[in-house]
This record gives sequence, structure tokens and C-alpha cells, in this order.
Amino acid sequence: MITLDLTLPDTRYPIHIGQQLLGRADLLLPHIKHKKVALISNTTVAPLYLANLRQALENQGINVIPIVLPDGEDFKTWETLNQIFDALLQHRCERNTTLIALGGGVIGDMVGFAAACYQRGAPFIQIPTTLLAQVDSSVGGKTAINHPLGKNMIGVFYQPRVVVADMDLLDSLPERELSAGLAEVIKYGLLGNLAFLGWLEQNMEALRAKDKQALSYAVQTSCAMKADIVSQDEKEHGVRALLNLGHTFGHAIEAGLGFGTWLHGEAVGAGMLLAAETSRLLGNLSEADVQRVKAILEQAGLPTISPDLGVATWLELMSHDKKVSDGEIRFVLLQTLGQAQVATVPQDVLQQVLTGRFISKA
Ligand SMILES: NC(=O)c1ccc[n+]([C@@H]2O[C@H](COP(=O)([O-])OP(=O)(O)OC[C@H]3O[C@@H](n4cnc5c(N)ncnc54)[C@H](O)[C@@H]3O)[C@@H](O)[C@H]2O)c1
Ligand SMILES: O=C(O)C(=O)C[C@@H](O)[C@H](O)[C@H](O)COP(=O)(O)O
Ligand SMILES: [Zn+2]
Repeated sequence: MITLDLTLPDTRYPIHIGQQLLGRADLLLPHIKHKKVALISNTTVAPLYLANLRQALENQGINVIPIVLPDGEDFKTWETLNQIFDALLQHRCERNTTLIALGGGVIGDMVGFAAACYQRGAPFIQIPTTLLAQVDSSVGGKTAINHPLGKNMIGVFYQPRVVVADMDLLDSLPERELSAGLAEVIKYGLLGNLAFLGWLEQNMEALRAKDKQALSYAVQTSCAMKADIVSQDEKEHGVRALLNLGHTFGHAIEAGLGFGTWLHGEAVGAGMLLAAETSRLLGNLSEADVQRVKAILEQAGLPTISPDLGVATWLELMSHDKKVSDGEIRFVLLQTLGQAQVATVPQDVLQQVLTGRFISKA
């Protein structure tokens, strides 16, 4: 096991990465101050892993309240959030009851939001069970639910007390979900670490075969980069926006097609290619660079052609992006491969991208 540290002005927390960690109550106990926890998961993950973790905690004298939510991005809503609050209140959970998120990014984002709101702030712990959640969503404290008009529109920044990423939990992860997680991993290479991008190109087969060493290295490198960025800019006033590479386009795909139609990682992957194409049209990337981005997405098993939403719909959806400032859409683009920046894009360039070769013609 290796442990990274995320240090912020008001808090710091460990990110444990390794194998056989799910039963390691000793990693959680220092962060659980009262002897009651709400263990929150979904109908897919709970049957696989909830009992194991529950037993480990109960063996230490912890009272565990299991809460099992419906599964899916389309359940990242007020209604599901309210189910958490109903259960917490019915079981007389207190302000000091720790909420544990056991699941992918949807569970993590909702449990974090619930924890931030419940009695004005209960402690919470992230136990990410997808690659995407292990490399990205469990770290950094962005929590949210969706709104029909846009992704993650209602939420707060609220940090977990500890993150435990167990590579063994990925054994049961479907191939499509693994690929979706790889999109966020590739994102780190593109936005700030060219050497890592090269490593990913060399090791993509091992990652897709769920080689534990390769996965562990990818999770460590991703979390180290995210922790470094978040520690400089917790609330996204500056450099943290770079973690949004591909997301302005990607969130439009998710909302435009209906949440859950394309996976978040798939939409981000296709969005990163649109960002690369935009960067080429602005003179920053070469055609070879764009083809390199396309190739690594294909290697990861990700789609590279975005749905044709129609330019007006694209623009309308992207106008809700959280980086919009004074009505102007701000994109994360590439200066070179391995270096990102936030920039606006002239309308004619945007029009070209949204009707171009990476948009479905069907
Ligand atoms: N807060 C952040 O910084 C941040 C970062 C990236 C993404 N996100 C959010 O995360 C969400 C996407 O997360 P995700 O890709 O983990 O999706 P997800 O949470 O929907 O999980 C994907 C699917 O895999 C299942 N699953 C989870 N773990 C499993 C396991 N070990 N074995 C078998 N099945 C398993 C889930 O039940 C679900 O069906 C999006 O809502 C996105 O907006 C947030
Ligand atoms: O942690 C961040 O910052 C990110 O932007 C990570 C993204 O991968 C993630 O999808 C995030 O939820 C998107 O943020 P949003 O502010 O655009 O909703
Ligand atoms: Zn993301």
C-alpha cells in the first residue's frame, strides 16, 4: 500500500492505494470519531462489497447503518439525495455519524453532498470502487447532483476524511466502465504530464487486462497529480480548472443525450478530442498531435466520434458550463500535448469543430 497526502488550508487527508484494503478497518477507524456510520452504496455494488466492509467495522464495535440507493447517473438527483436524508433521520444518525461512500463517482458525489448538508456537515469517507472514482472523483472534494439542464449543477466543495482505493475491487468492474475510467487517466497525461501519456501508450494493454501493478501505478500517478493541483486551488479559482479538460464538450454530450446514455468517461474522452481539434485549429497542436490523442482514446476502448447534437444545442448546453464567465464559454485547451490552458474560442472555430470530422454525420 502507498499513501498520498492531500494538504489544504483547513484540512489534510490520506489517500491509501493498494490491494486487500476493503477489510482494513484500521485505515478507517482513526477517522471515525463516533461509533456509528452510515454505509452508503447502490444496488450493484452493495451485493458485491458491502457485507465485507460492514463486518470489518462491526468487528471493531461500530454500529453500521447500510443505505442502498438505485444505480445510475440518472439517479444523481434531488430525489435520491433525499432518500439518503430520509434514511439518516429514520436511523437517528447524528451530526457526528460518519457517512461512508462505497461506490463509483455517482455514489461518491452524492454522499459527499449529503454529508455536507446533513445537520450542516457530517464527516465522510470515500471508498471508490470504479477506476474513475479511484483516479478522480474520490479526491478533491467536488460533490454534486445533476440538473436536467446541466451536470453537477447543484453541489458544494466538501472534503472527505480519508480515501481508500483498493485495486481488488476493480476485478468485478465491467470493461466499458474500466475504459470510462481510463479517459480521466489519459486526461492527466494530456493536461500536465507528457511522460505519463507515453507510459499509458506503452501500458494500455496491461491496464485493460487489469494488471494490478499497472492499475496501481496509474491510480497513484493520477491521484498525485490531482492532489497537487487541488492543494494549490481547492475551489477552482485558477489552476484546478485544468482538471476540466474535455468536460465542457463532455458534459454537453451527457446532458444532451440524457444522463446515463454515454458514460461520463466516454463523454470526457470524446470531449478531449474535440478540445484537441479546437487547439489545432487555433494553431497550438499539430495534426499528428490530434491523431495521437485519437489513438490513445481508441487504445483505451473509448468512442472518438461525438454525437451530432446540432450546433445550437451544443452551444446552449455548453452555455451552462461552470467555467462560463460574463456569458463567455471558457474551454480547457491544449497549448501542447502535456500542457493545458483555459481560453475562449472564436465562434467560427467552434462552429467548425462542432460540425467537423469528430462529430457523427449520421
Ligand atoms: N467529484 C469529482 O471530482 C468527479 C470527478 C469525475 C467524475 N465525477 C462524477 O462521477 C460520476 C461517474 O463515476 P463512475 O464512472 O464511477 O460511474 P458510476 O458511479 O455510475 O459507476 C459506474 C457503474 O459501475 C458500477 N460499479 C461500481 N463499482 C463497481 C465494481 N467494483 N464492480 C462492478 N460494478 C461496479 C456502478 O454501480 C455503476 O453501474 C459522474 O457523475 C461524474 O460526474 C466526479
Ligand atoms: O476535480 C475537478 O476539479 C474536476 O474537474 C474533475 C472532473 O473530472 C469531474 O468530472 C468534475 O466533477 C467536473 O467538475 P464540474 O465543476 O465541471 O462539474
Ligand atoms: Zn470528470
